[in-house]
Amino acid sequence: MANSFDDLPPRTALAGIARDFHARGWMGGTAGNLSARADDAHFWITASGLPKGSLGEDDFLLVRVADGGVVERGRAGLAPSAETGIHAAIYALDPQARACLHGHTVVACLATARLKGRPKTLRLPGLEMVKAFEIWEQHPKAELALFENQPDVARIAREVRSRFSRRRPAISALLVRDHGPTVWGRGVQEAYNRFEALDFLLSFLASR
Ligand SMILES: CSCCC(=O)C(=O)COP(=O)(O)O
Ligand SMILES: [Zn+2]
Repeated sequence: MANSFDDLPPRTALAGIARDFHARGWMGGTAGNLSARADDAHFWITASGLPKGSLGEDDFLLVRVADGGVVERGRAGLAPSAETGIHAAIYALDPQARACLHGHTVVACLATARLKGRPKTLRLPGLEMVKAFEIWEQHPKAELALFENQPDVARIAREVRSRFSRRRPAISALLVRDHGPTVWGRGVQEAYNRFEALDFLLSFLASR
């Protein structure tokens, strides 16, 4: 048994995370998509529309960071995740990002349910858990980037590129309202740890 997802080949690690997230209710009903860099110019991403609790290593596609174009399919007939453009935007903007995890969590939807208007950020609670995002202040004012959900994912991806290229996000995560969080890290394990930490912080907000 590996101690860290980083000790596993990327597709093995992502399939393991998908099983874990599915068991926790974060990837129900085919929701969510996971990716990890293969090299600076490419990343592996889950195929679209598959039940994420039972992925095999051939359920991934290799795509380009530059334009999300498919380079290799694990098996015939697979299409890349509908949200590949959001992953590509993150890898293009952050050379340190090596894994990117998106799930649909109830608490993420609840945390923004009472917000008025269309704020661009959500203030996270100043709890110890923000240290998962390398925020070390005693009373941190950590802002999570918020995006409106849209049926056209390419528009969300363009908005992510446009906003993050103007200003790098303080937290290595974003939340699409009424949809779910996407979290990235310098390795698969760090992205996984951060996803759990964000869930903790959003659970706190949702329960207030
Ligand atoms: C019920 S899932 C709707 C699509 C979505 O938001 C998602 O995360 C899964 O899409 P994919 O194409 O990656 O399977
Ligand atoms: Zn989604």
